[in-house]
Amino acid sequence: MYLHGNSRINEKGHLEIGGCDTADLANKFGTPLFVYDENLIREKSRAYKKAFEKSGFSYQVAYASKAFMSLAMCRLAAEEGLSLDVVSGGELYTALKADFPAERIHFHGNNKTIEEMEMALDAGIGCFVVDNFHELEVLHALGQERGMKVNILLRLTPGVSAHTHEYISTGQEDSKFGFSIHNGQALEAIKQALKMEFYNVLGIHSHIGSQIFETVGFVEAVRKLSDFLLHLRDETGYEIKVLNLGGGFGIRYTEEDTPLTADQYILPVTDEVKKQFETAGYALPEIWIEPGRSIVGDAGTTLYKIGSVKTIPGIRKYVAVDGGMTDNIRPALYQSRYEAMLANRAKDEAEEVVSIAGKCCESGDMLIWDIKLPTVSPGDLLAVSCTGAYGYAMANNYNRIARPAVVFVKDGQAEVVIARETMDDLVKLDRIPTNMLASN
Ligand SMILES: Cc1ncc(COP(=O)(O)O)c(C=O)c1O
Ligand SMILES: N[C@@H](CCCC[NH3+])C(=O)O
Repeated sequence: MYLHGNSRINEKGHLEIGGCDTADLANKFGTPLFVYDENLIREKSRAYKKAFEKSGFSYQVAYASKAFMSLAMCRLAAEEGLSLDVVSGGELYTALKADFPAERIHFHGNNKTIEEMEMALDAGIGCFVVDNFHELEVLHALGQERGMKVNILLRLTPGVSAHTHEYISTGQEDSKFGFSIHNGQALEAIKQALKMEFYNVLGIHSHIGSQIFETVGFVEAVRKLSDFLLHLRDETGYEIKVLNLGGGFGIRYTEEDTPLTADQYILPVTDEVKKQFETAGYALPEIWIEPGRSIVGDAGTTLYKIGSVKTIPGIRKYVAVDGGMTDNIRPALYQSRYEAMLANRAKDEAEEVVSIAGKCCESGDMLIWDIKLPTVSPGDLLAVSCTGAYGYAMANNYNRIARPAVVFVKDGQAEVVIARETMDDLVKLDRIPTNMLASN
């Protein structure tokens, strides 16, 4: 397993993260356990900001909170001077509860409800990313009711394919998100928005997909967006102030993944913006990005306890852990691949190929197929790396399995940032109908 950030193997042969021995963490906090290397999250955040400083552009780096959202994460993002991309009332609520500066919150989503929009307007968020004609009407009416001008970006689909899994590719023409440039709806939407009194149209947004390893897709998007913007200027005289290029920067889950550095992702894209805009005599916009996975992904590791081990002679050895698709649905959903190690015997030689199964009543609940590990015993501790993005965030209670705890580790200190769900939590929302109560 690749050791990310502040991880190492210590003298006891245990995996250590942020100065904390993972065997101690498992004993103290139980398993499954999400362990986040706090300093690595901070480093990743700073790397994007440094890249923009080099580019000379004004910018905002908005952490896409869908990747991992919690009060502590919002506090960290605020401390690092990040903005925040939220996509639901729940994410917005969490951000506000954490006292995240409302003016640095951007609200996304292809079907924001009226209640969600009202909540965001009342909180005074920085901007809405308007996704469709319905929202364009409804949000404007809400702004009008309040007599306030609402800051908006319009989300456009530039018609660029991001070369990633189709479920996480969003910039192509056939997408549930945004206004298509190709079919003319983008132009129509912006013209409409510019005429609407209670809108302040800051600019445009495009997000081409997720877990992307090249800059070609982003550069191609910039070209298409620039062409579009020149056409828009010809027709309306309007120039954008903000160009939001979304997120999607890839991370290393396995050795097959070859992510770029923040500089390598950002600078070719800002160069292209400069080239396109300067050639056209267009004032340089502020550039915003929305990284999620690449801020928190490789900072997260999941610790599991190994339980049953089943050998099917001549076929396969299943090693089952005390979590699975309830805390990491990505292998089942996207056939995502992960690396792992025995955290309590990290120096032992890997000698057999096994497959890591979850504990759900579902054959597809497999975390890793065919991984070489030392011969495992029940009670061993398995660490799966790079689970920081879309792991806890997509966790669920299938089979009424309680969601794990989350700890942040740093300089040898560990602190719970999300408590482990309890059995009582699992029935907390249940109600017994009165007729059944009576029959008791
Ligand atoms: C609009 C938008 N912005 C940002 C992100 C974050 O993407 P990532 O986690 O790949 O950086 C996503 C998710 O793909 C998204 O849909
Ligand atoms: N949840 C997805 C990515 C979707 C990102 C949000 N648009 C993943 O785990 O890779």
